[in-house]
This record gives sequence, structure tokens and C-alpha cells, in this order.
Amino acid sequence: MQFEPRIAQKESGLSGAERAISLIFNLIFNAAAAGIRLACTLLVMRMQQNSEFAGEPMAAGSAPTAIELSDASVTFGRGARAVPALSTTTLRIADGEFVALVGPSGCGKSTILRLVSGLARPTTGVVIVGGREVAARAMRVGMAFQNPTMLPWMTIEKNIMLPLKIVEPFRSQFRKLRKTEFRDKANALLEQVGLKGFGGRYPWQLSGGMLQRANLCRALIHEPRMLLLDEPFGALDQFTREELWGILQQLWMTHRPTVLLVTHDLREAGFLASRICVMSARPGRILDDSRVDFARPRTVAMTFEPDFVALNQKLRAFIVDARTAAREGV
Ligand SMILES: Nc1ncnc2c1ncn2[C@@H]1O[C@H](COP(=O)(O)OP(=O)(O)OP(=O)(O)O)[C@@H](O)[C@H]1O
Repeated sequence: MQFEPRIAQKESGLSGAERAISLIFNLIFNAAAAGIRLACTLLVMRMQQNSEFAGEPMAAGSAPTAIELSDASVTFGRGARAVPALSTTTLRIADGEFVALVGPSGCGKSTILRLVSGLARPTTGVVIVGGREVAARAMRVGMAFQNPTMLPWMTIEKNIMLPLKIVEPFRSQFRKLRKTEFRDKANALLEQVGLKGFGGRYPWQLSGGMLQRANLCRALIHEPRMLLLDEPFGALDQFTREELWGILQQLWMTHRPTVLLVTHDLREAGFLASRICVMSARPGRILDDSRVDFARPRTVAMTFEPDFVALNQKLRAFIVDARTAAREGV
């Protein structure tokens, strides 16, 4: 009971100098936070830049290779501090495929996404995306992570249009579009993800699930040929997550980009992917590569049917074995 009044007394007892220092610290803190958020967003924008695929028609029928890892391995650091993250890996993903990567924590799933996006370089081997070896700056993708990075002072509509507005290659790609058409494009996507009428709201007025939907719209606004998704629904509750599976599936069926999804959720992988790669424990290698042929559009109810449960059990057994082998040092 005595504690609260003491705090109140201390706060009200701040001297002018203390208040000024506190104000300055607050200002610095807020500016730094806004700067970090902006840097994250610009980083994503830069990744979406250089989109050699953007503007090309979506794949139909034939399926050329979209992503190819040839004997690619990754070791972070050197000498005594070297961390082998990815064993020598060969993986081919066709244009328009939806591939999920699953495996024990720390096995190198995100490292594969980073290789494909150009954020990391292979220690050995090559990574080819869209027929070209990935160079540090050649990033031609839309990306979505677990935590959406939206600029809090911009409306959702403006956040979604950001790639079209600030990144020159997209500006030229969409040069023929007028401002109102940009807006129409953003709003059409918002409607597709069930956010019709929310374009004028600010990010802080939306729930986590709504923000992640808007995030998907921003990843798709420049019509990327490839989407890299790193546990995009990991922070959401089960029901919102299931709802977003349906939305992402619909977006994929409509736009047909190549998707590489990292997830820990085996139901999510089975619901969304046309192919699932299971990885061993670190340094990761692909233990199993299975096609998933369930009819589309898939529904949540289907994930409780025997065939689906059997797939889940098969994937789970691989991961349990991989974890056991890692623990026993096999
Ligand atoms: N920059 C880095 N320097 C050193 N080690 C790293 C670096 N980045 C990742 N690692 C290590 O490489 C391994 C693979 O990391 P990665 O993030 O790809 O795993 P992951 O399968 O995505 O993990 P999770 O499922 O837990 O997100 C991990 O052991 C991680 O600690």
C-alpha cells in the first residue's frame, strides 16, 4: 500500500533537469524505434526490388526451374567458431510450386530462404534463382516474416502501395498505372484477403491476423514470381492461422507464384504445400521430399481426414528421428 504513493512522490518530485533528460531519452528512444522499423521495411522493399520476374506473365502449363540449390552448403563463421548450418544440399523447385520446409529447430530452414533471397551466400555450391546464380544483390522476391513490419504513420493502403511508390524498378514496371489504379490494385488485394474497407486504417488499429493479411498484400502488390515465407503465421492463434491458410492458398491458386514456406506446423505444411521437404537436425540436409496431392481448394476439415493424418504422422516420425539422432550424436 505504501509502495505506490512513494513512486508517485518520486515522479512528481523530478527536477526540471531530470524531466529534460527523461524527455530527451524518450525522444531518442522513439526516433530509434521508428528508424529500426523503417530500416526493416526498407530492407524488405530492397529485397522486393530487382524483381526480374516482376511483370512477367505467371507460369502456365510448363514448369521451368524457379529455384535450384546445387551442392550448396553453409557454414557460418570460421575456425573454432564455425557453425555448419546446412549440409551439402541439392534441391530443385519448379516455377509455380508451393514447397514447405519442415524440420527440427535450428536445422537450417531459414538459411535456405536466406540463400534464395541473396541475404546469405553458400559456402560451397551454387544457388540459382530464375536461371541466374544468386548474387548478394540479386533478390527478386516478395517476403513475409512472422512479424509484419508496417510503417505506423501510414495507412494500411499506403503501406501496401509502398513497393510501387518507392522502389524504382516497380515504379517503371507499373509506370502506366495512375495513382488511382495503384490504389485500386491495393484495395483489390485487401478484398481478396478479407480486409475490404480497412485500407484507411493505421497498422496499430489492426489485430495481428489482420496485419499479417495486409503483409501478404504488400508482398504480392508488385506481382512477384516468388514468395519466401518464414513462419508467417507462427505468432497467430490457431483459428486465425487456419483462416489465413485458406487465404494464402487462394492467393497462390490465383497468382501462382513459386512459394517457399518455412514452418513448424505440419498441418500448415500439408494444407498449403504441393511438396514438403523434411530436414535433418543441424547441419540440415533433406531427409524426405514428398509430393502432396490432396485436391484443392483444401479445407481445414480435410486436415483431420485419415490420409492427411497419415501424412502428418509420417512427417512427424522423420522429425522425431532426426531430433533423436541429433541428441545421440548419430
Ligand atoms: N549468422 C549466423 N552466425 C552463426 N550461426 C548462425 C547464423 N545464422 C544462423 N546460425 C545458426 O545456423 C543454424 C541454422 O539456423 P536457421 O535459422 O537456418 O535454422 P532454422 O531451421 O530456421 O531454425 P528455427 O526453426 O528454430 O527457426 C542454427 O543453429 C543457427 O544458430
